[in-house]
Amino acid sequence: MAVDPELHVAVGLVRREGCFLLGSRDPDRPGGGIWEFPGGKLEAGETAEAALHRELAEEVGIHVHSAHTYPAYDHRQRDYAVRLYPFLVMEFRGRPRGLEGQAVRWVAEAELWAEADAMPGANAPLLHHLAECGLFGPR
Ligand SMILES: Nc1nc2c([nH]c(=O)n2[C@@H]2O[C@H](COP(=O)(O)OP(=O)(O)OP(=O)(O)O)[C@@H](O)[C@H]2O)c(=O)[nH]1
Ligand SMILES: [Mg+2]
Repeated sequence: MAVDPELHVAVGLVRREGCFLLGSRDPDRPGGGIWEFPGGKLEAGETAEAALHRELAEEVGIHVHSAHTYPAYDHRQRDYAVRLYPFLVMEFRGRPRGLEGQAVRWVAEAELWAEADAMPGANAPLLHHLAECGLFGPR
């Protein structure tokens, strides 16, 4: 049975020269210290795309010019369910930097699969989902 997750999250795959942007989670927050794609929770009444624009400006200081929308991906594990709204961002303004004190780094597409093991549990299946959608090649 499909469960509608209460957690709806816009996730930005910001790509530049074949690399993707990662940010580290605030060490004081749940799941702190791990690497993730910039993004965050949709606010009430907000579209996923609006949340993407807002979160990427707030977290890494970039202004998204255009983003390609990929189908949402639902992930559940035990008592945790999240709906991820992935976007490929290739046109943006600004130099990405951690505006919330977090580290940021670029990783090559080929390294993303290995990196996923150190990301939130939803991210490895999310990457497979995006590969099936053609965002990048299979593992
Ligand atoms: N940003 C981000 N969140 C992810 C990813 N994968 C994933 O499962 N999530 C989950 O999405 C949820 C919300 O993300 P978030 O903590 O960035 O939300 P937010 O920016 O709105 O934070 P806030 O609580 O300070 O407002 C977390 O439970 C996080 O584990 C990812 O790659 N990037
Ligand atoms: Mg966030």
